[in-house]
Amino acid sequence: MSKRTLDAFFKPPPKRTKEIHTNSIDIPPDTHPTYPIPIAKLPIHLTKAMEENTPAREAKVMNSQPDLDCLYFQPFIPRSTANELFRFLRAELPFYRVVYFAKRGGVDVQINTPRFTTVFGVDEGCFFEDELFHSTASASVGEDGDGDGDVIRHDLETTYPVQLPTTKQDADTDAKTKQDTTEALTLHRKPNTPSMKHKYGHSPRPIPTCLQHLKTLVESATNTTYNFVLVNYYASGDDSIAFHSDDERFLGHHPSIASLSLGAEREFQLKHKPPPSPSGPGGKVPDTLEMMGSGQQLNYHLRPVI
Ligand SMILES: O=C(O)CCC(=O)C(=O)O
Ligand SMILES: [Fe+2]
Repeated sequence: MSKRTLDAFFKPPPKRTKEIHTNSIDIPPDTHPTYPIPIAKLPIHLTKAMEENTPAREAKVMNSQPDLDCLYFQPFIPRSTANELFRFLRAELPFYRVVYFAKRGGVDVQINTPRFTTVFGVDEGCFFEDELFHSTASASVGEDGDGDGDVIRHDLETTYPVQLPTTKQDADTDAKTKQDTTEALTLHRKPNTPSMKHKYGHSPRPIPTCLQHLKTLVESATNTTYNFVLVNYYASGDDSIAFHSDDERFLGHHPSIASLSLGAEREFQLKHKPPPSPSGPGGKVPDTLEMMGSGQQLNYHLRPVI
């Protein structure tokens, strides 16, 4: 199977650094039946740079607001290493966009999540290969978190994630052609299948070595263990995530979430719920790590459009 990743969707395709190629060449990639493509391991020099220099700063404890329980590392990974890691992950991970249906005023409305995503670990959200054609469960990732009727867009022939626009102009063209292409390219969860919101009924996708490595660094810095890795890619200022809490029941009672930002500056806001009054830190800086503890039950967070 020839390899195709998010980078293949960029015009012109970003040049990958020689370092990644030369260092990765002798290290076999991770493969798994649930992966649509082999996933490269981190080049040795990058692994070493991360190990030696992370965390780059001590954590700040952020607990000045009610129910705020947050550690903030800024930076977590030094900028040049973080930038290389960002390019590596963007080039190597099999991203897709989640499309799902939610009831709005009793009517099923299609929601196109405005970001690229990929998940590994304990999650029911991915249907690759044959499973795609018989899917009975849904992704947990949704703007309203209800997990019902989720759809992942794939090319039906190749099962690769579908090409998505990365520029405003492409987005406009895509919007015009969406009506024609959606039917051919999306895979719908059958109506009336029971919601999988509170259980996970599918084989976990193993966490690939490159993310496992990152997870280990985050675990030792935060003195916590994690069982799931979700990577979001915000391809432009139009991509975002709405206010939500990562409080699905299958995550446990007080899930700890670590959020690592790489690449460009994007605001990360927290607010208490309810009443919805803006509060807490508004971290803007890339290469940072935020670890939120028991606050999931009590706080929302988002990345706004810019
Ligand atoms: O971009 C981020 O750091 C937030 C992502 C997020 O909150 C989520 O996917 O649940
Ligand atoms: Fe979240």
